[in-house]
Amino acid sequence: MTAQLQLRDLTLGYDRHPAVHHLSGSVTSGTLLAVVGPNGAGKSTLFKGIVGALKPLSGQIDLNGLSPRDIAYLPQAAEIDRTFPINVYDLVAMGLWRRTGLFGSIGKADHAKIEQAMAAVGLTGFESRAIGTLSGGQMQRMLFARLLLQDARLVVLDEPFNAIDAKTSADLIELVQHWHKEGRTILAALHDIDLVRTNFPETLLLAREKVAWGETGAVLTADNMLKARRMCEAFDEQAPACAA
Ligand SMILES: Nc1ncnc2c1ncn2[C@@H]1O[C@H](COP(=O)(O)OP(=O)(O)OP(=O)(O)O)[C@@H](O)[C@H]1O
Repeated sequence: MTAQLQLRDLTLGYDRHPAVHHLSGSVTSGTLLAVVGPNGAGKSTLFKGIVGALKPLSGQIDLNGLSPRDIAYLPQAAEIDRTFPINVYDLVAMGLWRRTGLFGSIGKADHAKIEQAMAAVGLTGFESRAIGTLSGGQMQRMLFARLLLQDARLVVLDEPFNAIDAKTSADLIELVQHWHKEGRTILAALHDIDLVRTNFPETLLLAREKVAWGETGAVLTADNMLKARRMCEAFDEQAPACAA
């Protein structure tokens, strides 16, 4: 089986302070992987490295021929500027920009695709709403519609179901399951352990370093969870870059 993603002794950080340490592992194409860990464990940092927003301090990320621009990435909700003056339709349409170009015109077929994506997330009728007027759940549905249009082999979701209502998360999990059935590779940072156990066959438990990586049931043991919490609590925020 081909690896869609390989991490080799990867260290990522900010201002030379490492946040993810010497992480190695491989994600087989078509895997549905949860990335779990306490606050500050390095989940978002890892994702920023994978999507090319943060350059590794050391080690490598191999995307098996994909360019970071080919990855569909959902950042944490807090990182999205809701005051940006754009309506729902235009934001969803941005999912097509890899194909149309940033200023390319959108044809009839593209309009149909945008409408389908809006319908798939239950947002038909919201086309002309300014994004700043949406609820948290509607915002997340809109961002999933944009991901749908990106039609990417690798999908990276940073806390996609945080602070949204149960109906919205159930609908969005269904979409994730659908992508999984289509053979896409999906990585999602999550805090809801029950949701991970029910929906994600494979898990990486992270606490700046890898605690465990493999079949979800074997990874999310009480011992491993405790170990992860202790490792995060013991971490020195001001530690300098180690001699890799
Ligand atoms: N832009 C930044 N500049 C400096 N340090 C940062 C920056 N972003 C994150 N960090 C630090 O890197 C470490 C890992 O943070 P990260 O956001 O990756 O963790 P996380 O597992 O996603 O946490 P959470 O579950 O709280 O979202 C933390 O100590 C954090 O303070």
